[in-house]
Amino acid sequence: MIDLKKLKLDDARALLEHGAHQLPEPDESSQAYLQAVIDKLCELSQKDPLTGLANRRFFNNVLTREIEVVARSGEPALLLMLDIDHFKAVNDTYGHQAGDTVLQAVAKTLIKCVRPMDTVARFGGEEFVIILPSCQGYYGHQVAERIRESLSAMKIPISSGVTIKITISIGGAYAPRWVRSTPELWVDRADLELYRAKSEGRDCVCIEPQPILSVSAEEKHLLFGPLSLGDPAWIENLASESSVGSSGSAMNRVN
Ligand SMILES: Nc1nc2c(ncn2[C@@H]2O[C@H](COP(=O)(O)OP(=O)(O)OP(=O)(O)O)[C@@H](O)[C@H]2O)c(=O)[nH]1
Repeated sequence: MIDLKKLKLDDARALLEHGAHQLPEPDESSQAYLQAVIDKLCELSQKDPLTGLANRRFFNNVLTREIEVVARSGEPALLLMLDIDHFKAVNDTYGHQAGDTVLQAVAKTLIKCVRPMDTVARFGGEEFVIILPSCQGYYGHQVAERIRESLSAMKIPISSGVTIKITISIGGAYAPRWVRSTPELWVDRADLELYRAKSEGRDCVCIEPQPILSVSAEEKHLLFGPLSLGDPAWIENLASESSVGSSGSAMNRVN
């Protein structure tokens, strides 16, 4: 049996206190205290410290789960990748602190633009991602445009009397329905669209058209079994020649 009172939790406690996390009094119940430390550490491990948004690890978990849901339910889900335009110039002109303030303001606005069921995360640097489950084609473009407009309308105060404005480029791709795929391919397709938005002049939205697939009931049924080498199933890969959509992504049947 571990004597919980002898456990050394100084580093964990310091980490949590630094992040202003409230812990119960250690004397109350050692088990409750330890559980609270574990819960708070879990919470911390899923958040981006600067913006308070979900971090990349949390995003990857949601994305992996969502791609499975879409493959089996056929419900459309959209992944948006967002990148602040010319963000380096913000840092270079106003300083890194001002850049951080901009990232925090963008995060707050993103949360306001989406539904509670959507996941907004910081992907890294000045890049954000949003997963929109149950998102029909027409709605996806609307929501992405709403986000772009909301962000470009912001006046962000960075010091007394100084406000700045930013624009954002957005790329999006739908998870393939009734098809086994990987989170990496989904991210790659959204990233290609983001690249397109940047090269089309920035401050715009580019979303890959949803691939139209006809899949039989028997083929749908195959998606419910575990996939092992040699199993017949619909899979997505980027390298194939029988391309669907504009990004070079393709759906193949393998036997
Ligand atoms: N303030 C601040 N800056 C960051 C952070 N993470 C990354 N950056 C900066 O983000 C900038 C990204 O610059 P680039 O990749 O050149 O992109 P950009 O200037 O936005 O240009 P485009 O994306 O092509 O429109 C770099 O200057 C990084 O230092 C952060 O956490 N805080």
